[in-house]
Amino acid sequence: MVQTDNLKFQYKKAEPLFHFPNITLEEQENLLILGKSGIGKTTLLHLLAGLLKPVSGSVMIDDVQINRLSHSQLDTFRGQNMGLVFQKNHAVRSLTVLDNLKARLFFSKKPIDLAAIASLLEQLDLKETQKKKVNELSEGQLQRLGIAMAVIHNPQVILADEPTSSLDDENCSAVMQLLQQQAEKNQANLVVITHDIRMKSGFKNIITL
Ligand SMILES: Nc1ncnc2c1ncn2[C@@H]1O[C@H](COP(=O)(O)OP(=O)(O)OP(=O)(O)O)[C@@H](O)[C@H]1O
Repeated sequence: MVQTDNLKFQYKKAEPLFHFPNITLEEQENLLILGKSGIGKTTLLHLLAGLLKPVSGSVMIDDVQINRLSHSQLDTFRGQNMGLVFQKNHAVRSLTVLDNLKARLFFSKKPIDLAAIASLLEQLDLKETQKKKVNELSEGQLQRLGIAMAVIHNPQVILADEPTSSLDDENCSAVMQLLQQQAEKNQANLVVITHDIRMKSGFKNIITL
């Protein structure tokens, strides 16, 4: 469950004040957030992830009001309950795909379940790459690894920042399907922000900022 109420944010005193529309997502509901460049999409996603603190208002993830957590509580909460997908993934380039996924589980304080890793790699067509170092992967493989890293610890919320904007139509729909499948499998909420209107067809809930 994701719920925001009267969320306001300002980078600095002299900067504009963002006032975001309220969001309510029940279990397993997904949301697409659209809007032109500079309107505040990434800012909103970072507020949902607890990477930024609102000036006022609240962000609830399940029963936890995350904007009231301390930095260290937030790090733990995010590590265990959230999966973040960025345009460029943050895997450690000198480690193998497998070791990156194991490290992700370790830092989430979740058991290192090799069967679950193998199954996810299979689903994301990354099985052949598991012993490869990240710096040896293709762009498409890197993108799919970003999704694997975001979901391996079974997060309750998956937040994706422009996951498809640099992709052709075929890869755009493949990435969208993968994100939705993983959200469904984990019974998680999926929130995607983008200016890529091709994604509209895959979502019932859409907010335009
Ligand atoms: N750290 C920051 N300090 C001050 N202003 C910022 C900061 N980050 C973003 N902004 C400003 O806040 C506004 C919203 O930025 P944001 O990145 O949320 O927009 P966006 O809708 O995601 O844009 P895009 O689609 O181009 O990525 C922009 O005007 C941007 O310049």
